[in-house]
Amino acid sequence: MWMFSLQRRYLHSSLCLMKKLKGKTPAEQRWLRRQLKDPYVKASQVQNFRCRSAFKLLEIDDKFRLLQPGYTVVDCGAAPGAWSQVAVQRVNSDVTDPELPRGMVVGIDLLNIPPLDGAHFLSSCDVTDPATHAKLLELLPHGKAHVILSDMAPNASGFREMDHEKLITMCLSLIDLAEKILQPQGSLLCKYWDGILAHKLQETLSSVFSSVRTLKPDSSRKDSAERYFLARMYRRPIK
Ligand SMILES: C[S@@+](CC[C@H](N)C(=O)[O-])C[C@H]1O[C@@H](n2cnc3c(N)ncnc32)[C@H](O)[C@@H]1O
Repeated sequence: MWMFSLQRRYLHSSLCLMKKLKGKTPAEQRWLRRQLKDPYVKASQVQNFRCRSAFKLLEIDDKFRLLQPGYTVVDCGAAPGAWSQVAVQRVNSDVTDPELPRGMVVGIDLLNIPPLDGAHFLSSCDVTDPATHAKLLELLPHGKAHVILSDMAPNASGFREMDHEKLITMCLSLIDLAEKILQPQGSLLCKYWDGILAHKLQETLSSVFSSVRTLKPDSSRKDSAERYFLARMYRRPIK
């Protein structure tokens, strides 16, 4: 009997998969199959996160305690908003204790970011643009943040070296942003794609942060060049 029900369930899920794959290009089919098998995609649906990337930040924050109650956090490349969801939870995690200050999360993206309780979003804004920096300075308490997060990524062209260079340039621009808005001793977490210029980014970060480490969370796909730099204890550059 159980064998029959197992066979029926298998047949049902195979039929659903065939329906979803119908009319898709081979590349889209590969992507869809991978999404359907991915435990983090399933977990993000169960836990109501906007995408699987939430688990990368959760993993990093569980280990390094980056997001403290009361902190102000700027989330660069925030759409669709999963990292902001995690940040809102963590900086306000003791809402039951009126003594603890509430935190603030500001997300920025070139795209539209659907609204989220507890977060302020700057949609259709470029993180590298000084006009966005000016908007941030107005929004942040005393114009300062404790943490800058960046999961920004350019649209991948398929040319690995070119995409790598583009993302490194975007990460380097975060150092200008840090100079304007990051508190002394503040932290920066930024995604990059590994490649020949990664050491240059690491060196530049090391010139203004006392500690810089490379991270590859378990939830980051093994076959991806994605890595994160966690830079802590910001000190203003000497000019
Ligand atoms: C991988 S997604 C971020 C996912 C997000 N961390 C989350 O958890 O929902 C990368 C985002 O970076 C954004 N992006 C790329 N370049 C940007 C820029 N110059 N300024 C702002 N956002 C940018 C893209 O529009 C895209 O939404």
